Amino acid sequence: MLLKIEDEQIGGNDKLLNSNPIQSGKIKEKQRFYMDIFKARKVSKEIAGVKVLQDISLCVSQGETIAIKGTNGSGKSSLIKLIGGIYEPSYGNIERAEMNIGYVPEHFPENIRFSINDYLHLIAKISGKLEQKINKKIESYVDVFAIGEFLQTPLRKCSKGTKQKVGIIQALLKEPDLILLDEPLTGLDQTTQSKVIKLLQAFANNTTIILTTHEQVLISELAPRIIEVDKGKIISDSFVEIKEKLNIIKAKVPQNSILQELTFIDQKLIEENTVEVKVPFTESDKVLKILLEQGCSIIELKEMR
Ligand SMILES: Nc1ncnc2c1ncn2[C@@H]1O[C@H](COP(=O)(O)OP(=O)(O)OP(=O)(O)O)[C@@H](O)[C@H]1O
Repeated sequence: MLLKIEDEQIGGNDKLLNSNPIQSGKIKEKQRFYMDIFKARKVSKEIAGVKVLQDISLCVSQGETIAIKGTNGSGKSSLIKLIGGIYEPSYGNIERAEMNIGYVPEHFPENIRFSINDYLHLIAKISGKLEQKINKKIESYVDVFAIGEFLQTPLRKCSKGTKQKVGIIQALLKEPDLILLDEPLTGLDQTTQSKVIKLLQAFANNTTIILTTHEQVLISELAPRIIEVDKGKIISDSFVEIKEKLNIIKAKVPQNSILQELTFIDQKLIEENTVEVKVPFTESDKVLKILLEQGCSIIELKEMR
């Protein structure tokens, strides 16, 4: 069951809950449709006598993308584990919605004997996914992450980066409502990092994403809400505007009349038979396909914010 946002519930004294613009009414549209999936009030977590989290008050709404940052040992992983239910509070109160959670741990387990292929199929099976659908999904992730040649390799023999890729794939395969990622870019090369960001941007449209990171690129590309922790406490919780990334496509059109068929695209004729099209990054592939189908040839493709 999801927890419903009710103004009375979150109004009042709790400064941190009210600092969330979604709930404080600054983002009215979102408030109308979004529900809380996690609420913590004055939560502390003690492990073996150590307070790893202290006095945590936090509210997460469905559909948010949140980055948790902080120095080493500040409590980022502990907070993500608290949100996901791996940790339960020692003190304070928690409410969690029932959710299908995909979790990418900071360190992938070292001693898994299964091959990548068997492991991913097993995870999918445990999550109750249909065999046929899942085969296609696994194939496409294997392709995106370029791990085809290691499919039959036992996981414990794979490189750190390959294990990290498998860690991400197993979480996404579950088609989760909530994706928790603990430092997901660690150990990945630049190309794979960009692919992970792109994948998460696609998931962010209809999935709640919470990640811990030291990488500014992940924060600026993905997370409008940034929580900072220090010594197990939340020391700031703020929102930034993420400017949508656009792709600018320049294309030669066989004849100008084609442009009348493309009125739904932001386009202008810059020379005879040459059009410039601005599209949101996530729509770019679709628009490129349409242009090519109309017989256009692509001259240039560049990104801008
Ligand atoms: N299971 C545990 N037992 C004892 N102490 C723990 C445990 N888990 C975390 N801690 C302690 O809690 C503090 C926060 O750890 P946590 O892993 O949450 O930090 P982090 O911000 O994720 O660190 P890093 O950036 O280095 O991964 C650290 O001092 C750590 O030693």
